[in-house]
This record gives sequence, structure tokens and C-alpha cells, in this order.
Amino acid sequence: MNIIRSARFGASTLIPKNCWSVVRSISSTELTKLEVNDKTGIAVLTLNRPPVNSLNLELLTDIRNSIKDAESNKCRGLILTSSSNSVFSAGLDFLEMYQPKEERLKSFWTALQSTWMTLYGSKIPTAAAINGHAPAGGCLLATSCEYRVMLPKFTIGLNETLIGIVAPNWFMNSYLNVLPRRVAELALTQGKMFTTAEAQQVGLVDDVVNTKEEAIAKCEEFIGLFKKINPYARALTKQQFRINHLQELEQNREQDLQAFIAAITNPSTQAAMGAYLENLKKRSK
Ligand SMILES: CCCCCCCCCCCC/C=C/CC(=O)SCCNC(=O)CCNC(=O)[C@H](O)C(C)(C)COP(=O)(O)OP(=O)(O)OC[C@H]1O[C@@H](n2cnc3c(N)ncnc32)[C@H](O)[C@@H]1OP(=O)(O)O
Repeated sequence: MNIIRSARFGASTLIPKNCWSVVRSISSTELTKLEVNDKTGIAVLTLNRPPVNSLNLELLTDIRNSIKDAESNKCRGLILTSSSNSVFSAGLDFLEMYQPKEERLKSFWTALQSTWMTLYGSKIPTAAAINGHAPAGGCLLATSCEYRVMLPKFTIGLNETLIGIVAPNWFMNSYLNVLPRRVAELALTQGKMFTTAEAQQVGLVDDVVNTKEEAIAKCEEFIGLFKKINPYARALTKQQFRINHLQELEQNREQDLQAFIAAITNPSTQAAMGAYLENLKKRSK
């Protein structure tokens, strides 16, 4: 058995899973865990930032590093999931955007841009096992993957307009890569959160299963579809589908950053976000 060494983790840890496979930890931080199944070569990236995996600068940085680790370790595919039983990811961390410090705000948005480009443009097959709610940035992570499977009774969608903010072009492009234009426009303008059943009906998720284990198995099945396909040909084909969206952001990163800072620091956006956060806190009491 080859032991993969990680730049971030040193020697790999072996975790026996069942008699057929061995799960090996490639890299791990306080916020993420990246494990590869030795038999299939498929990696699972688990987001672990309780209570709701809200995406702050550190979590975004770890996600990006993990995707790169999976690629550099030549994993055959990458599955994103959550350690929570009820939330895949609550999207961007409001605490990064509410009453922000400018330098941190810049680093935060720049990290989000980089993470999105790394995931959306990844050479290896990507899949999301959505084992909980996936609003806004959580939905962005899922729609940046090539395949989605979701557990029942959760919600997913880009709800930005409900918060009084506008989803940037590249959020919309990830949506449009999955949904018909008419459905995407209606959903985005309403800030619609789809139930699992609705999401499956419009094609926002590909499959619905009852447990996280089944979701991971479905993702493995999806990634297995490429077993006999030349990885180079596959990667270039995927890239051709996504290159326009990737270039659009790459070429306008600074403009996108400035638009974000202007929109977020606008007093009316801050007021709307403050009220939304207050409401969230009341609800959770
Ligand atoms: C012309 C074009 C111009 C374009 C210009 C560009 C402009 C840029 C605009 C900016 C775009 C910014 C994009 C943002 C996208 C986002 O991702 S925003 C985040 C949106 N997320 C949400 O709305 C989710 C909110 N959360 C929930 O709905 C629920 O928490 C949940 C369904 C995910 C889970 O519910 P439950 O399990 O019941 O947990 P709670 O009790 O609600 O929460 C526990 C705990 O977590 C806190 N929390 C929840 N979400 C967040 C979050 N996103 N950030 C930070 N904190 C969060 C919640 O307040 C609770 O905290 P306490 O326990 O009360 O302390």
C-alpha cells in the first residue's frame, strides 16, 4: 500500500473502515478533515466548523488547501460533506461581513474567490453529499461540484435577496450551470430556498437518499462513472464547459472585490444584515 504524505499533515493516519477498504487521512485541521479510501482512491472532505459550518476566512482557506491536497495526491475524485447532522453549510459567516474590519473583509472575499475557482475548476470529479441545510454560500459549494445528492427534509438555495444583498455573477453562474435559466432567475429574485424534494424536481440536486452513508456511496458511484475515462481528456472537457465563468472572475477579481466591499459596507446593507442576524439569534434561543 502506498502511503501518501501530506505537506500539511506529515505521515498519513490509517483508519480501518471495513474489511474491503482502508480510509486514510491525507490532511486534517481543526475545521476540515480530508480522508481517502485506499480501495477507490476517492477522497472525502468533511467540513467541521460547529455549529453550522459558516464559511469564515479560515474555513475557506482550509477547504481550498484540501482540494489542492486531493489533487496533488492524485485522488480519483472528491466528495464534500459535513460533520453536522443538520447543516451542510450555513453559507458565508455573517460575522465576517457584519461591522467588518476592511483588511479582514478583503482577505475573506479574496479567499472565497480563490476557493470557488479551485473547486469549480478542479480537474478531478467533484460531488457534494448534502447532509443538511445548504443556504447561500453552502449552495454555492454544492453547485460548484459536478454532482449533488441530498438528504430529505433540508433546504438549499441562493437566498441573498432575502437578506437584502445581491448574489455576485459567479454565484449566479454556478446556479446557471445546474438550473434552467428561467428557474434560476425566478429562484434568485425570490431568494428561494428549495426543499429537498423541490430541489430534486428542478434539477438542483441529482439524487435523494436517506442517510449520509448512502449519500457518500451515491457520490462514489457518480465518480466511478469516470473510471474508464482518460483523466486528462475528462479534465479538459470539464474545463471547456467552465472556462468562461472562471475567466470572467479571474479577469475581474479586483472589480468584484471592490463591488463586494462597497455593497457590504453600505449602511443599508449593514442594517439589513444586522436585522437578519438578530432574527437568527432570536430564533436559535
Ligand atoms: C450589479 C451586480 C453587483 C454585484 C455586487 C456584488 C455584491 C456583493 C454582495 C455580497 C454577496 C454576499 C454573499 C453572501 C452569501 C452568503 O452565504 S450569506 C449567508 C447566508 N446564510 C443564511 O442565510 C443562513 C442563515 N442560517 C440559517 O438559516 C440557519 O442557521 C440554518 C438553517 C443554517 C441552521 O439552522 P439551525 O440548525 O436551527 O441553527 P441556528 O440555531 O439557526 O444557528 C446556530 C447558530 O449559528 C449562527 N449562524 C447561523 N448561520 C450563520 C451564518 N451564516 N453566519 C454566522 N452565524 C450563523 C446562528 O446565529 C446561531 O448562533 P447563536 O447560537 O445564536 O450564537
